[in-house]
Amino acid sequence: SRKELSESFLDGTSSTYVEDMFANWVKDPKSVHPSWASFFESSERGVPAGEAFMSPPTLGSSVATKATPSTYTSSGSPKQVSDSMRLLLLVRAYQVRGHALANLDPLGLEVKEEPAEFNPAKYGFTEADMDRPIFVGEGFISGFLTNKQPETTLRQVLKRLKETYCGDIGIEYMHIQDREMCDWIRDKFETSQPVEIPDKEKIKILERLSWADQFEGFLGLKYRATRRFGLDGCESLIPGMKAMIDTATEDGVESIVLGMPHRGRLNVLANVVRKPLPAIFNEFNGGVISIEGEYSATGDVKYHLGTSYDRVTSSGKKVHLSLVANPSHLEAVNPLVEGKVRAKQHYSKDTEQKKSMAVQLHGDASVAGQGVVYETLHLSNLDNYSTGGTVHIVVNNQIGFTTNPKYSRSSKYCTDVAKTIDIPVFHVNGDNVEAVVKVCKIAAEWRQKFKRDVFVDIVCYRKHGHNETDQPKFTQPIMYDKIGKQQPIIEKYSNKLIAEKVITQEQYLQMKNIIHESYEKGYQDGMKHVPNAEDWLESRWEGFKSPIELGNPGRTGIDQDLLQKIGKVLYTEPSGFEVHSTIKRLLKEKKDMFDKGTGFDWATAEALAFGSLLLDGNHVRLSGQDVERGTFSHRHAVWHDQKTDQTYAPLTKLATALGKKDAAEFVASNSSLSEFAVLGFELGYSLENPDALILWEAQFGDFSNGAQVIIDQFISSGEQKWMRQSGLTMLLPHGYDGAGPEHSSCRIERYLQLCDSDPNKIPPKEEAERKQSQHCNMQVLNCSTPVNYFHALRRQVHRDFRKPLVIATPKYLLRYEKSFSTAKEFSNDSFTRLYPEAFPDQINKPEKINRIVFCTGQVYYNLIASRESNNIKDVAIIRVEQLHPFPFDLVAEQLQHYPNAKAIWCQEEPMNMGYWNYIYPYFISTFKHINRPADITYTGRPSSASPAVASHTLHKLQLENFLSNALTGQVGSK
Ligand SMILES: Cc1ncc(C[n+]2csc(CCOP(=O)(O)OP(=O)(O)O)c2C)c(N)n1
Ligand SMILES: [Mg+2]
Repeated sequence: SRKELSESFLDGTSSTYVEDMFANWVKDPKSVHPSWASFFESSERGVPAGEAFMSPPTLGSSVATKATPSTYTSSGSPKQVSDSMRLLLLVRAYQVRGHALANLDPLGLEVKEEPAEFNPAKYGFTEADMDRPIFVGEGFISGFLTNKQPETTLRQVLKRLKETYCGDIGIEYMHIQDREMCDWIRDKFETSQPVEIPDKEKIKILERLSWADQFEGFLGLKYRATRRFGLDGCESLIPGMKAMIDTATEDGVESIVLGMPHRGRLNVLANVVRKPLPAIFNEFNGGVISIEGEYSATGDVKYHLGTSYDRVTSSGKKVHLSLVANPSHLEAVNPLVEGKVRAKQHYSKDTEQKKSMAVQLHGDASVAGQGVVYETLHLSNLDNYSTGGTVHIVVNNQIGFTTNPKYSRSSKYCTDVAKTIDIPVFHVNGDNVEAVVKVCKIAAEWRQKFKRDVFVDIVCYRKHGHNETDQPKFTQPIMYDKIGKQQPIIEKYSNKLIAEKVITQEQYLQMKNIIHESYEKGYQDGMKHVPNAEDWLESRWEGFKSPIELGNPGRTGIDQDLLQKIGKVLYTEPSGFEVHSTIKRLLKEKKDMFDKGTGFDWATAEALAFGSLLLDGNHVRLSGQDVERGTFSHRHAVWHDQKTDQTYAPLTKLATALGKKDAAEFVASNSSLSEFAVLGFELGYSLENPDALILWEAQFGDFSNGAQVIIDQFISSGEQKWMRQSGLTMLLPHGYDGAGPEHSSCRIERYLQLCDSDPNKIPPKEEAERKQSQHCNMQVLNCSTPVNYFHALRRQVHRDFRKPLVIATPKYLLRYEKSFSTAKEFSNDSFTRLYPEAFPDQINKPEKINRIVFCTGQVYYNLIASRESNNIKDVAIIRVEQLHPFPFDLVAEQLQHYPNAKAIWCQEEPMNMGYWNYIYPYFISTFKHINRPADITYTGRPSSASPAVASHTLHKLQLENFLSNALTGQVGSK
């Protein structure tokens, strides 16, 4: 019956065109394609179906769509039509779920049950139907099932379905919402004959497989006790990847950025990226690039290092391959890879995203377990984050360290996360290297055609333990019994080609020997190889200084004329564009600001920094949650027409308005609600080209802890490990305003704890600033004025080296007029690391100052207000704007300027948080340096587990307490 047919059809499938049609048909037969509706109507009315029936609206095959109604339409009997229909349902079942029965596991450990919907009986077929002719017409299935004959048998159909969908490749694609995409994939697999691979191609596969296989064997022999996280058991990855790269390159890809974990990394480096063998073997011999001294670069283990090389493909095309360095943290590199590719596309104006491509490798346990995979996948189709599709390859060895899949995921496939973004997954038996190559090629074609991600899941095994020195039988005795008996992939494939007479035994042995000799030569040369210690910067970074060559600080001030010109663009409403009434008011205020030359707020200062950099030709990219408007409604970098919702970003109009054709592009982009992936993405973006200001803003500073891995493993330590510089800037809204435990603190103490300077090493005064900032791992600031924020941003780019920058940014100061700056200050030379007392005329002479209160950030304004209202004259208030690197020279100057004063540190954060624990040893060593008794007193909120109190009243009480302590309270030791 119609209902049964429909139900059986829907069983185990997801919503696509045909299911919808069936579902609709159950409700209303007329709502579906007229030909189907009329068939059912007619047959229900007893009218011979052939008179009304046209071939069904195809499942979308490009061939079938164009096909004219079959000759059968006018002559088919209801029985024949019913045969076709039922057959269609059976075909559909295999298209949707054939992968469930596919022979994916080389170990064959999994016991498979045939899905119920594969049973022909479910569609009313019996054994008697197996060999009788069944009509399939000229439609889309006929080419595939019958080699274009109109008739077939059920037995033949089942054979072809099993060959196509249940062989060594299992395809998941019917979940994809787009018909064209589904049909494209189907056309790739539903061929009328199994596709034959030319002999030449087979030999190439064998050769690539041999390189991969012998690499592991060679290392195993030479470095028996060394961990290499070998690819043994998944050697087919190498021919697969190479075929994928060849295909992509043929289709226009010129540059590939690779992200991958430990497994098989050395093999990929040697055989895919073609890192010279002597360099690889040298690393095994203990050669690491490292520099110890004032500046240290201490390197990383060999299976984490990145590299990049130009490679010529087998057809002679050139492709640049870069492998991004990564920490042990699995999958954490994913967003960096995407950011780097996006940056490549941006700088090379690859708007079609055809020339640069990302490739990500994963392990089965990590791809399922690590949330950053999901976060990164969700960037894949967003306007300012898409890279036009990433090819993902999973080395699915069915184990994660000692844990079986059953305990490491709740889904059937480790790749199931892919289905959340509507992309295909090709599962393939890793022992069938030809099948691996086939799906890898299709994956590359798919990426180039649809600009969407794709997954290849190579189901394989891990020959040894987690590393080569590990004993796997402690935990997987049965699996490893089986693995012990497994015939190596290379043996299987070489035997196959020898049996097929594609190659002779002698030729194969010859091939093996040549490969062995190459490895042996690489090994010998590796003994003499000297690693390149100057390998700091990639090509775009030429001219930038490594930390051991001192650079020059650039000028960050801008001329008043330029400031006014940028201002005009910032406050001018475009004609025919209806801005919101509040923004209208803000623009008027902004114009007044520029006319009067005073009252420059934070948003304007930031826009001036961005605008002036753009005009200098420096790309500016600001990304994060709601950054376009700004969480605090202060930035308004993008306006929305109130009638049409069209957008207008004033900074994108600078170039035209000022007639500067070479101005760079401004991007402010609201991101997805992720910190880990988005910060990683921006970091990757920043690695590509130094001539840009790349910023990530946290919605509130506290949320940055969701990106902790990026901060710990990359931003704070990346340069020391991998000798790659980044000028990434992190904006972290921070400040206590009584809003409760969340949103008060960006946990600045965490960043300060990651800073690498030695408090006891005070550099000579004349080179303090330069040397410190070049040698340190990152800078941490809390600026108290908009203009200093402006200089800090421009300084990031106006330098001949790059350093990550973390800024605790304001919230209430955004609208606090007393913090605002004057136009003239924007022409000052540079960033101010420390502000001395701002009102020396209103307090005693320096000798009569009894205490100097050091502070940073917004609490300064509380201190000033309190000093004023209490008419205190014997206290000087100093702002440390740059916390790291610590301005020893300027702090010393201040201490010496007030010879009779006691030092106080005042902060609004609890004692165990904020700056205190960081700042204390730096102050102590500064005191010692100037031969003064070391003494500094803490004032601030009491130690606390939670960053801030919930009660506004208590918040104010705490504030009053510590302000009075700072200005008049007892002074003593820590
Ligand atoms: C985030 C993270 N957690 C834990 C580890 C420790 N670890 C290293 S490899 C590994 C197993 C990974 O399994 P899988 O992803 O399947 O890769 P395989 O080693 O099997 O190739 C684990 C847990 C890690 N490196 N990173
Ligand atoms: Mg694994």
